[in-house]
Amino acid sequence: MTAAAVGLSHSPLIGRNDPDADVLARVDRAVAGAREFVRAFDPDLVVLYAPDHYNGFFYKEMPPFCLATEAHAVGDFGSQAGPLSVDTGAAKALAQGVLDRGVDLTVSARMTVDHGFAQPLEVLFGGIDRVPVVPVFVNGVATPLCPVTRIRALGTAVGEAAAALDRRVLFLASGGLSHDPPVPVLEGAPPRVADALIEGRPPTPEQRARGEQRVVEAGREYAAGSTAMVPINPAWDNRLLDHLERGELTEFDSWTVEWMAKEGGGSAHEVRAWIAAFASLAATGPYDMTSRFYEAIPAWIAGFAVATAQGR
Ligand SMILES: O=C(O)CCc1cccc(O)c1O
Ligand SMILES: [Fe+2]
Repeated sequence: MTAAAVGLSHSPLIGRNDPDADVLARVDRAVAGAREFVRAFDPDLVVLYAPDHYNGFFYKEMPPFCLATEAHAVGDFGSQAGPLSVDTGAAKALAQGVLDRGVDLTVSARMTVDHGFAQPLEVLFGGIDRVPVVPVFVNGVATPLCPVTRIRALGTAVGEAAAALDRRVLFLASGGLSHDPPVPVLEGAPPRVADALIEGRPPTPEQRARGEQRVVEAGREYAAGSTAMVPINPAWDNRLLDHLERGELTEFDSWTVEWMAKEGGGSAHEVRAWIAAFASLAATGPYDMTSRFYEAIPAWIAGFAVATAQGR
């Protein structure tokens, strides 16, 4: 089996709250490099690990992770809406393979996803329907969260199951590193907000626009130096990337939910997608990180990273 991995931070504020031109040029170069890496690797299957931001998963039942055999994007923040090109056969095979390996996977036969899934597919492949994909939701915001060891176990089981498929598999992770965007929190929420987080009724266009505007304004304030949110933490982010680069994935087993939130903010748990993807690649054999880019970009509310890795 041939395998590779790409990690790519997402932000719905890309193109809306842009940083200085020199930062933007550096990001563009890194993303173009990742696109070229993917084109050269030429995957025939993408396993996409991404979080959700209360568009698909709600507290009525909130799994720690969930694999989809069909998926539809809501089109939040101008991301592409509609069905993802899910490889249902591969998804079912991976689901069975993961369950057989003792990881209690939730399966969705019709997953609703948001910009977390849509953006990396649009950026790297030009759309959400261009490449056979198996979407794997990894809870990155809705506490209580499972220990990181279970995310590593998930990634390992998916990687082992993928190795049995005889395909060219790209493990793709979507997530900010440290960042603290204004995502609602159930604990202490007023009844109307709590109800929305639990039930997940689709917002009206006006409600969605208001919520998106709140995130855009938070990005402007963050870039202007607001301290209302946990700051981006480049040292922590680079430590994560160091461990991924060196294949030191067991290091993450001691990373607690509380410590991660303190170091990297309420959405730092999105790094779980990265840990899962690299655990999958590691399960197929030794790998080399072939490129690594990092920049703290407050305007996007993102410790923004792009990394590529190739199985030896
Ligand atoms: O949809 C939301 O409420 C949060 C949006 C959002 C903002 C900044 C960075 C992110 O990674 C992100 O997902
Ligand atoms: Fe996010």
